[in-house]
Amino acid sequence: MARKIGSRYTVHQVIGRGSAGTVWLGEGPDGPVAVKLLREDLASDQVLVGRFVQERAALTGLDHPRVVGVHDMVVDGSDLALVMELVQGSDLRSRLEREGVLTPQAAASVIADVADGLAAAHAAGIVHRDVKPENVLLDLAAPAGPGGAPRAKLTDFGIARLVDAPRRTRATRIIGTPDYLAPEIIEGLEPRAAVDIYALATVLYELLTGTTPFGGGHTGAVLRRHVTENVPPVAGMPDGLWRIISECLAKAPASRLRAAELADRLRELLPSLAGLPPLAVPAQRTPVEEVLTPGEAVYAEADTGTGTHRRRRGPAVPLVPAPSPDSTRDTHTSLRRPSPEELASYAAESRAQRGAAPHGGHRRNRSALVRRRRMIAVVVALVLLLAGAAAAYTAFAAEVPGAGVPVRGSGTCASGPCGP
Ligand SMILES: Nc1ncnc2c1ncn2[C@@H]1O[C@H](COP(=O)(O)OP(=O)(O)OP(=O)(O)O)[C@@H](O)[C@H]1O
Repeated sequence: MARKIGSRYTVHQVIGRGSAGTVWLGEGPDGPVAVKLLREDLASDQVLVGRFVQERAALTGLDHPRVVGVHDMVVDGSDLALVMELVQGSDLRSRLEREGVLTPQAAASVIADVADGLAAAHAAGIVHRDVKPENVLLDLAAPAGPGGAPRAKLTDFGIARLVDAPRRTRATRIIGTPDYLAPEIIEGLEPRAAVDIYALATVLYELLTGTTPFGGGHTGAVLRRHVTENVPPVAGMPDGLWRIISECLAKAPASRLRAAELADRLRELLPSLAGLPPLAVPAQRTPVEEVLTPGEAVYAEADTGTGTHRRRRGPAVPLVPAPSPDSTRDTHTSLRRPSPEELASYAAESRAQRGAAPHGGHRRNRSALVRRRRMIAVVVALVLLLAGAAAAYTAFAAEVPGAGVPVRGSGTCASGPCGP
């Protein structure tokens, strides 16, 4: 079904779908293009439309081989569209889902490409704010890089901020995807270039191990780990890569590498990584309902910070009309910022989750159902343990008169007088 977008573009077929809209294969005056049509509720937000026009120059002006070019931005009736360079290939998330992990050399090469793109953006004063495998496209039409690694391009520049900022209060909202959020964002500081480096190092860790270093479980628990925990070491990780990951996941933004430094350091390492096999990570059973077939779209959703973050998959469907046209709805890139008390209260769950996951991390393609069942099992085990302890204590107290123990700090006894 062909459809006109503005006066210059026609779209034919859906090629992917994200939380902000649907990506179509289209045709423009200069040839094939990818057109991202924003959700209807976003397109009808007048503040967003204003911002869209305002950001046009910055987004269309970013011209770099490692960045997916934005050729045009169209406002046409109820349509709000970004016209992009068409990349022949798949996104990095799909590749990861298919292969589990990449070889160290392929992972380093892909991340060096993305770091090049980020360096250009940062030099132009643009912070991406949503670096993650979904936003890295692999250009299979380009000659392969070192060790046969596909060439990578970063996409969705500024989109997270574009679709969220007009309707959100910066003090209470976080823009980004939980597993990749730098600690300073969670703490409420203004996001600068270093947040993209933190997210990119998280992607590197994920390409090597199949898990993100701080992901898993309740969104609040994930946010808390970013702020308080150190990245768990990984057996078999090449030293050079481990040093880079540790530096780029530093809690202090100023301690992280700059994008150009990161690209250089990774490229220096490439020869030493040649021929190394992927890290041996525990086998992962892919739940039946999560198997991807070619042509399926991958998209993510999360709630407002009080629930789980999960990925959903399904056949790509045209977004006409957009589902749930509700202008107050959260996208996966917008989360409520938790209070310090809330962050602290997520600690218990965080520990339980990390104890259960390989590398202490989170394999993102594990189903939400499995995680929920595990949590229920932990809670049931704790209740049974407490019930058992209470029963044993009652029996002991009944047999031994005066066996009550003082309640700490109260000066009274748990079961009657404390004795002489
Ligand atoms: N320029 C492009 N060329 C070719 N395919 C693209 C292009 N941009 C996006 N796609 C395809 O469309 C899919 C959806 O992209 P989109 O940017 O809407 O969502 P996402 O980044 O996967 O998720 P989200 O927006 O929720 O973060 C991508 O996974 C990719 O397969």
